[in-house]
Amino acid sequence: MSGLTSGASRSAATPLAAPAAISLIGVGKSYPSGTQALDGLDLVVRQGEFLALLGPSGCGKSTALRIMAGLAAPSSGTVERHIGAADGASIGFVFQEPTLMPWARVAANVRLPLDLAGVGRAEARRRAEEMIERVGLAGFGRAYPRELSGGMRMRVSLARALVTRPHLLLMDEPFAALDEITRFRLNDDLLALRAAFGCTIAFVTHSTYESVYLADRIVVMSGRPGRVTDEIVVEAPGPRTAAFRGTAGYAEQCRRAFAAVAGAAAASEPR
Ligand SMILES: Nc1ncnc2c1ncn2[C@@H]1O[C@H](COP(=O)(O)OP(=O)(O)OP(=O)(O)O)[C@@H](O)[C@H]1O
Repeated sequence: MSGLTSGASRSAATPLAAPAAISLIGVGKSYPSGTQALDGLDLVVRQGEFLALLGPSGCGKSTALRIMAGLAAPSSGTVERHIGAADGASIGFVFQEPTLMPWARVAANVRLPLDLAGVGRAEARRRAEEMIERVGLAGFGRAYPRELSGGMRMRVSLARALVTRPHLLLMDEPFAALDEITRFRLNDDLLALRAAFGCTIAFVTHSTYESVYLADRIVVMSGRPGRVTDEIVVEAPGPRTAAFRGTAGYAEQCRRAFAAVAGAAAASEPR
């Protein structure tokens, strides 16, 4: 891949005690349908960390992410942002579906946030082209989304989210629909991009394996209405590479993460 080095190390200064980038304090969310998705959620994403959110289906992980992004308002509680306003420039969002404009070429898709922010045409083109290269898609700027594989479309989505150089990147099961080899590659490339740009990441996944591979810290949420039930600080002595996946430490942490999610799911099953 051009522009990427695989197997980025865990930052030596993984900031477990770093100041908050964003705090949800006692956040509740009820939808007009009457569904209470969140209740009293206390969650801090620290500056510079890679936080994974794990929890049973429907526990409100996406809702929490959307509230962080400012895409949904909490029904109760407080959101404190220490990274600037939720104006789309300081926060990038990657959804499970790449959500690209099918009629526009890759370059135009990646450029979109810059166009919306009123960045000049030449500057926007230059920055988009650079980001396309950084995500490993050099030479594909003139392609249409339909001409790309699922993994490549997700790379476009990642480039679009990163093109504004956001302080906080929010990712909602971005690799869930991809085959395992592509997913592993994107995991490594995401770590390399994170090392290059130093952004804070909050990442929703259903995969305990993925969460342990990527995250500095895993927060486990209970079933609906969601709140935090567990936290795992991931220990990775060296670089996160295929070798890390083969270690006893990795297996043990996956087991712990799985047990925490299974416990959260069991506790929330209808009785
Ligand atoms: N716009 C909406 N209107 C009504 N209910 C919603 C809306 N969005 C989410 N919900 C409900 O809120 C609850 C939490 O949904 P959410 O998508 O946040 O959970 P999740 O943990 O991300 O789920 P999954 O892991 O299955 O993606 C679910 O019961 C869902 O049906």
